Order: sequence, then C-alpha cells, then structure tokens
Amino acid sequence: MGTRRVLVTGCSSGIGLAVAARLAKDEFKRFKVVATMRDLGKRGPLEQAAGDSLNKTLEIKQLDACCEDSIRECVNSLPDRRVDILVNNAGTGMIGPLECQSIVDMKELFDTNFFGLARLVKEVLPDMKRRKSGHIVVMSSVMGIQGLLFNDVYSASKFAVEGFCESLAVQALKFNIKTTLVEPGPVVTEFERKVYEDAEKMDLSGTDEETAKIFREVYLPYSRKVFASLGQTPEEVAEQTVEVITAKQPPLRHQTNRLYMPMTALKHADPTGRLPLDTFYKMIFKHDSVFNATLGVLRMLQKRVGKK
Ligand SMILES: NC(=O)C1=CN([C@@H]2O[C@H](COP(=O)(O)OP(=O)(O)OC[C@H]3O[C@@H](n4cnc5c(N)ncnc54)[C@H](OP(=O)(O)O)[C@@H]3O)[C@@H](O)[C@H]2O)C=CC1
Ligand SMILES: CC1=C(/C=C/C(C)=C/C=C/C(C)=C/C=O)C(C)(C)CCC1
Repeated sequence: MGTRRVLVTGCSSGIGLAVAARLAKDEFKRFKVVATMRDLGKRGPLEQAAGDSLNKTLEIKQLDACCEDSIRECVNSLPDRRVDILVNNAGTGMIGPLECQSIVDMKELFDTNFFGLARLVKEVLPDMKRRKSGHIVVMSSVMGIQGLLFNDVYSASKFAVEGFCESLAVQALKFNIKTTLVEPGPVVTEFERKVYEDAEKMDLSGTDEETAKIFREVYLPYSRKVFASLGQTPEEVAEQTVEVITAKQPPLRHQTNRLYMPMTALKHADPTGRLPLDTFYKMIFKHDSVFNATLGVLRMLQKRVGKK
C-alpha cells in the first residue's frame, strides 16, 4: 500500500496534536498528514511536536469544523481532493447542572461535536465511495456508550456521534470504507483544564442548593480523582489510534482505557439498565465506601495490566 493521506481535525492541542505528530513520525513513512486547526495562530505546539516531519510528512492547514466553506476549501486544496483517512477529532466538553446551561451553549456544543462530524463526512464520503476505499476514524468517548451525571449534553452529543457512525458504517462497508469509533475514557488534555475551569466559574444560582452541592462537593472532586487515577495521556490514545488505522480489519469500536472497561461493561451486562444505574448511584452517593473500594480495585488492576 502506498502513502496514505490522513486529514486530522482539532490539532492545536491534546489528542489531535498527538495523533498528527505520531502519524507524521511513522517509522515506515506510511502517512502524509494534513493536520488542521481552526486558528492557525495556535500552530506552535504542533510544529514543535512535529519536529523534522514538518512540511515533509506533515502539513498544517486551517479548518473550522463549524464552517462548511472552510472544510471545502481545505479538502479542495489537496491533490485530487484525496483523503484516505479522516480522523474526526475536534470536540469540546461541557459539565454542570442542566438548569445552569443555556440552549445556545448546548447548540454550540452539538455544532462542533456532532454537526462538525456530519460536515466532514459529507465532504469526504462521496470521493471515498468513488475510489471504493477509505477509513473514517472518529474520536468518540466512553460517554458515547454510557452517560454520566452532569455530562448530560456532552454525553448526548457523543451518543449522536455513535448513532451516526453505527448507521453509516453499514452503507460505507458496501463501498469498502471502514468506520471506527475510538472511545477514550478520561484523557489529560486542555479538555480537562477547560471543563473544570468553566465549572469553577459556573453560576449555580439557576439550580437548587442540593444539586449545586452535589455538583461542587461530590461530582467535581470525585471526577478529578478519576482523571488523576485513570487518566491517559494523549500520546497513549494516539498510539492506539495508529493501531486502529493500520489494522487489517479495523474494529467499529475501540475503547482505549482498559481500566474504564468495567464501567462500560455494566451497560451490556444488563439490558434493563438497572445495573449501571444502581452502580453509578452507589458509587456517587455512597462514595466513601463504594467509590474508594472501586478505585482501590482499579489501582490493583492497573498494577497488574500496566496502565493502558
Ligand atoms: N480529554 C478527554 O478526557 C477526552 C476527550 N475526548 C474527545 O477527544 C477529542 C479531542 O479532545 P482533547 O484533545 O481531549 O481536547 P483539547 O481541548 O485538547 O482539543 C480539542 C481540539 O478541538 C479543537 N476544536 C474545537 N472546536 C473546533 C472547531 N469548531 N473546529 C476545529 N477544531 C475545533 C480545539 O481547537 P481550539 O484550540 O481552537 O479550541 C482543539 O484543537 C474531542 O472530540 C473530545 O470530545 C474523548 C474522550 C475523553
Ligand atoms: C464521577 C464518577 C466517575 C467518573 C468518570 C469520569 C470523570 C469520566 C470522564 C470521561 C471523559 C472526560 C470522557 C470524555 O469524553 C465514574 C468512574 C464513572 C464512576 C462513578 C463516579
């Protein structure tokens, strides 16, 4: 197989940056990376991470996932408009009590996380179909499989992403186009910094005192603990994304964090939904005993399997 052109979105930081740099530095030089970001003023960290590969196996282009014209302009600028692999990574987070979040902000989140994907796929799919080859790789989340309290809107956006890809994958396969949803658990990136910074500043006067207290005193500290104990690096997620891209038969879904898998497995273990609901309830509201015990078990597992 010759060199494959990979278009990655959201490369100014985090997972997108790590994926673009990792692909560009591939020891077998299998990829030509088109690393995109909406604000080229933020290209510094990627240029640094790309090192010698910059302007050789990696080029940086402007692309805003919320703007069809910018997507078209970027794809039109590529020889034959050819994108062999799309890594749809651009996305943002949002946490907090629903009553404190505006519909405008929710729509903005969906505009990036869901409609951004729809715009990108609409742009590259027809050419992939004509060529009868391609791979659509999408940065979803464990929250695309399973909701988490105070992540209602973010989780909904990732469920939308999952439904979209699962539906499209069947038709795509008919044209020899592969689809993969990469599903990371917590990853230590700007994403984490931004959501917690927003949460600290959040005006909680729109909700009742009990909910505000649960968010501030239970959810925030515990979820931060989860990031600290289970959080992966963007490089770990990038490594697994490359494995998915180079697999002979790429999976439809790939969870990157083995330590988070017991959580997502609950969903499939009980179709009534009671098991994950009751377990999460206990972990959160009876956290002193159950939550700490769970973290203890996960840490033990972590030592055994290595942090993956
Ligand atoms: N971090 C985590 O815990 C997890 C993250 N994910 C998913 O991984 C993906 C990457 O997130 P992560 O690397 O962690 O977070 P970062 O905040 O570090 O990176 C997000 C990237 O998306 C870009 N972006 C946001 N909006 C747009 C847009 N409209 N057009 C183009 N680019 C845009 C950001 O650009 P800019 O700098 O301009 O804002 C940035 O480059 C997201 O889809 C996220 O949902 C999934 C599971 C866990
Ligand atoms: C609070 C809490 C949890 C937190 C999970 C977190 C914080 C997951 C974050 C995932 C992210 C950030 C995905 C991004 O797409 C658990 C472990 C489910 C157990 C129940 C209590």
